[in-house]
Amino acid sequence: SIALEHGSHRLGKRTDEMMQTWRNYGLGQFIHWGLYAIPGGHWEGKYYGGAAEWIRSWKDMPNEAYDELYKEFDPQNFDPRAWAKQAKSLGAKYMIITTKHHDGFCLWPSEYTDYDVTNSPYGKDIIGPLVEAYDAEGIDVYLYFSVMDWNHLGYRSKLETEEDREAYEGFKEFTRNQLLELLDLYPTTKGLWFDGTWDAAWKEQAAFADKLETEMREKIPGLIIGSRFRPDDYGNRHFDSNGDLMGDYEQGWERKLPETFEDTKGNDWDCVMTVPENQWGYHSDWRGHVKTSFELIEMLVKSVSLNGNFVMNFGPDGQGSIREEETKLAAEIGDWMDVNHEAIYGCGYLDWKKQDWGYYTKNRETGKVYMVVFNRPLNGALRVKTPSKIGLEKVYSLKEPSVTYEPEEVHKDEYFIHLKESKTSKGPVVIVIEPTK
Ligand SMILES: C#C[C@@H]1N[C@@H](C)[C@@H](O)[C@H]1O
Repeated sequence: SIALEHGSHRLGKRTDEMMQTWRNYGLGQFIHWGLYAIPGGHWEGKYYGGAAEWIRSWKDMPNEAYDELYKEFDPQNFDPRAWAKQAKSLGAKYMIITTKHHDGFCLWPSEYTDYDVTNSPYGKDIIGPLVEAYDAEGIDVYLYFSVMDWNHLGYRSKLETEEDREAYEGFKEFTRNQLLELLDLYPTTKGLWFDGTWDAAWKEQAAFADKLETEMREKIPGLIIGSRFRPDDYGNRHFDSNGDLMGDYEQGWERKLPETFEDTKGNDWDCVMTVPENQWGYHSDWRGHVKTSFELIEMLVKSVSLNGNFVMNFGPDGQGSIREEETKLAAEIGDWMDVNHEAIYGCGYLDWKKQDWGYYTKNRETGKVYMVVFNRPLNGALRVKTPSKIGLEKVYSLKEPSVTYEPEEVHKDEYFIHLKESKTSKGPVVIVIEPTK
């Protein structure tokens, strides 16, 4: 193996309580909110087809015009308690909020820049009330932080000249100051979700990032930081030059999902997912495919079945309202979670042979197995192939436990479970197996 000073610092999974809690979340809520919500994907009457939170990089939008938007930020509809209540009814166990996206505008009162909410007409901290409201609902809060910062004069995507390097030293100090400031201001934060760390300049900062990650972990013991923060000695990210995972879980599944358990390399991971194809910040004109609640529920169940967490994105508008499409989805998914959350919370991968009808999840504590059925076979018979010597004595409907099943053994250790569930159920039905040795 390659000698590394700043590669992965731990082989295997974290087993402490904070990480176990993270592992058992199942469902999270991402919130992308900032100045980009004001133009909402349009500028001077023109439609911008890219991701709304990247509109500053659009050739038709002058940077100067974007950088003036903070003078319009006055979200009078912002109601953190309402957002937290909605997240509770969705069934989210944690929430990740953009404290600062690539544009550099800070949703908290930062001592280290004037480009923050206190200098907008709104004038007040956004992050604090959100942390408070979500803590009150028992939903853990994680802070999204973009290292890439288009507003800071010392930011560089690459370091080519001596001047670049000098400027970047100031930017690194600024970045460290803001991160330690966030942890001081919001000490109930359970973790940080880093982004904007793909630049060549940042990939040269293995030692700096390593030291800073250690400092942050010392400030809040147990802090959870994914694989997208640190580069290793050779600029490799997510996995170091020996192929070992950086950070506490893999943060590479953005708008995509692993297909098989092998794809996850046996690591913890999260999938962060947009409702449209590629809109994180508010865009007033969603085009292309917008996911239904059934699609999102399937992504959630698939994530949990492969030991991951699924994080659904919300992009509030420029006035601080959650758009109606997201409210509708939150209600539909929440209704399904009300009945079926036992198959999600505290569950993970089961090594039984994957079947076409859907996914298995297994509760890590009770050992109960959940069959989440998305594709009803025409003959209504769900095939189950168990490792030998496992019996299926107790099988019943999660929604109506009085509806029990007697599996028909069709081959050795292979059974048919004949569906009795009414076809009217909204979303996938769940059948519980209490396997006995
Ligand atoms: C690219 C990119 C960024 N990563 C996602 C999580 C969003 O923040 C998007 O802007």
